Amino acid sequence: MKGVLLVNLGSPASTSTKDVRKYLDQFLMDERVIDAPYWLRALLVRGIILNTRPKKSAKAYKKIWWDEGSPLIVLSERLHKKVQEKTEIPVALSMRYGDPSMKTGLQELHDQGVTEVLIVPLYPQHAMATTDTILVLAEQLRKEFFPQMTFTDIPAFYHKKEYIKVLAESIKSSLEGKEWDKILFSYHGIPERHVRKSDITKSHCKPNDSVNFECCKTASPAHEFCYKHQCYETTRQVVAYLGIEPHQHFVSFQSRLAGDPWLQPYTDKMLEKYPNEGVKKLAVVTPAFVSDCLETLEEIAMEGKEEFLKAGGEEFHAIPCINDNNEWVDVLVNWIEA
Ligand SMILES: C=CC1=C(C)c2cc3[nH]c(cc4nc(cc5[nH]c(cc1n2)c(C)c5CCC(=O)O)C(CCC(=O)O)=C4C)c(C)c3C=C
Ligand SMILES: [Fe+2]
Ligand SMILES: [Fe+2]
Repeated sequence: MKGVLLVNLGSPASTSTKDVRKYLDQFLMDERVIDAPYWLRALLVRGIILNTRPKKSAKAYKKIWWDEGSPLIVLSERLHKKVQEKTEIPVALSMRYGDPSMKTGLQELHDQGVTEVLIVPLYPQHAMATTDTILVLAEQLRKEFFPQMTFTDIPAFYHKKEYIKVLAESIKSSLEGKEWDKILFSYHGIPERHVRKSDITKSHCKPNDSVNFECCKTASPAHEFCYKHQCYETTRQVVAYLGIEPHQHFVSFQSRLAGDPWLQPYTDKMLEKYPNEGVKKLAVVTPAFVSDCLETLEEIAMEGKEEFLKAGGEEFHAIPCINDNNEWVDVLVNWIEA
């Protein structure tokens, strides 16, 4: 029997520093997130980052936490419920980090008699820190606990017409009646090195070309796994759908961690400089995220807005993610039942 495992990133169990540390430890010790040898990763994460970051992140989580819990989890649960209501195929929800774990989700499906699992990573663009790590863990769990199961997956859907339509329409309705000079497409950043590592041709991707991004425009088999190309392609298709002119939009990357160079330009730098360039009314959309989360609700809608207004901006519109939008539910159900 067929079943579906929806997988999102996950959140801490609560906003306590202890729970945030536990979550960040699992997240950042993943070799596809911080891709250093184990000894160096442990030194960086447990010896340095986890000394200060959990307290700072816990404070940020407190600003966005809902009565029902983490926005990312609550919104994923709402999406899950709506999808399940529209299909007879058993659907389980799980998180790559924290709870409900992928093992719990697979166990739930197993208990319902599911043997063929369709894994749906809830990430529009492919990255080793997102899609890859889900598929690798799924395979480990299959070998160890569910050897009778077989897995298939829905690859990155950054360019799928039906997804683009849902995203574009959600931007349109969110900006209805609002004035804006520019739309910033702010994607979660990744280290440039991750782009090079995911390049199956080993020579195509030039992650540090943030001006012309020629590689992203030149057809290559590398694009199947190139996060940078996929971010630009999602943007290209959305602006084409909405009829937005080149001077009315821009792509940038947010949420970088200190250390190696990450994909540029950085969102916070753009927010600081836009008002001086005459961009006074800004809309920001965050298409690397399907569900609103810390990075959209705090980093963009709170911190980003404050930075922009402080720099002389006048209006700031943070566009919600597609979350549990009914059209998105229909698209997922169609993919699942295909
Ligand atoms: C090396 C570090 C990180 C990489 C690489 C990375 C990639 C990446 N992450 C997301 C989606 C989300 N990340 C979120 C939070 C978050 N991300 C990192 C680090 C890396 N992410 C950290 C340390 C945190 C925790 C918060 C903090 O301390 O600032 C979230 C939000 C989770 C929530 O609970 O709301 C999401 C979602 C993507 C899509 C991605 C690569 C493309
Ligand atoms: Fe992240
Ligand atoms: Fe590229």
